[in-house]
Amino acid sequence: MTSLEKDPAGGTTTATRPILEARNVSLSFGSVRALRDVDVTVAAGEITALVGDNGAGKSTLVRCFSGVHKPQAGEILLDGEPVSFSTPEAARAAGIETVHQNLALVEDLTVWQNLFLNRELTRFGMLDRKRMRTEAQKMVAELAVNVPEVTARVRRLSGGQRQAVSICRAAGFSSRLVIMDEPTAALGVQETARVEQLILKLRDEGHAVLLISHNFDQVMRLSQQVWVMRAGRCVAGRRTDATTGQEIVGLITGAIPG
Ligand SMILES: Nc1ncnc2c1ncn2[C@@H]1O[C@H](COP(=O)(O)OP(=O)(O)OP(=O)(O)O)[C@@H](O)[C@H]1O
Repeated sequence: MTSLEKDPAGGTTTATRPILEARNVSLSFGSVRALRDVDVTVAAGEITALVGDNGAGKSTLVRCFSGVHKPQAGEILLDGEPVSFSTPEAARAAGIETVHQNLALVEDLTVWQNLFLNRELTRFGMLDRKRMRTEAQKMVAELAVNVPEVTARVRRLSGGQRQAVSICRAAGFSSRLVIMDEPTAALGVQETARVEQLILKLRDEGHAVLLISHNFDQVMRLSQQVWVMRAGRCVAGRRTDATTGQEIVGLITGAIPG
């Protein structure tokens, strides 16, 4: 898909070629049908928002993208090729990084140690601490991340600074898609603004960003594409500039059928 197309619900869908696609993805947990024939696309250089009420299936879908869950039906395509990730490491190796809601950083390690956690650099079989520190400094500087020192322990950082380190970690290592599940839910106003700047920066650098958010203002401000989920189905896709917060709320609740 290289140009704007109309979706059956009347909205427009992805404007550029998707790097990631879910096609007819279904997944049940026992009798709970968490995902039913979900079609979603994510394009490079865009922020794609995934919205829906509690339990709509958003986290389950992104966990399929990040190698935590395996769809029971349908397929996931990366650059148009079907992929099947059996672990989060496999998804990461393919360039899909996730910034978790619960900030998966190790408190007692430094910023640079967290940035290189599970992908430590070695030299002659030994940890190359000096190079990791230098590289971490570069990563932080490139994203203009507001952290005191890469040698500071994460325990000392504020919520916003921690989230910035998580995003920095996800943006590094040549990731192509960064998935963010409620990245600002736990943050204050100023910290939220800083993290939003970082998200925009990622997009402007050409990363694809998939953003789960319950904050409609944020979705309308940051995203270019919105997918709406309801009770396990993807009920609508809209270009953000062709919709309104009111329409999105209606699609989420079902007041607008989608
Ligand atoms: N590991 C699991 N085992 C059993 N049921 C699950 C599991 N994960 C999710 N579910 C169920 O699947 C459905 C979709 O949940 P999911 O977490 O994907 O929703 P969500 O849209 O991310 O919600 P929220 O906004 O509250 O995070 C829910 O009914 C949930 O209870």
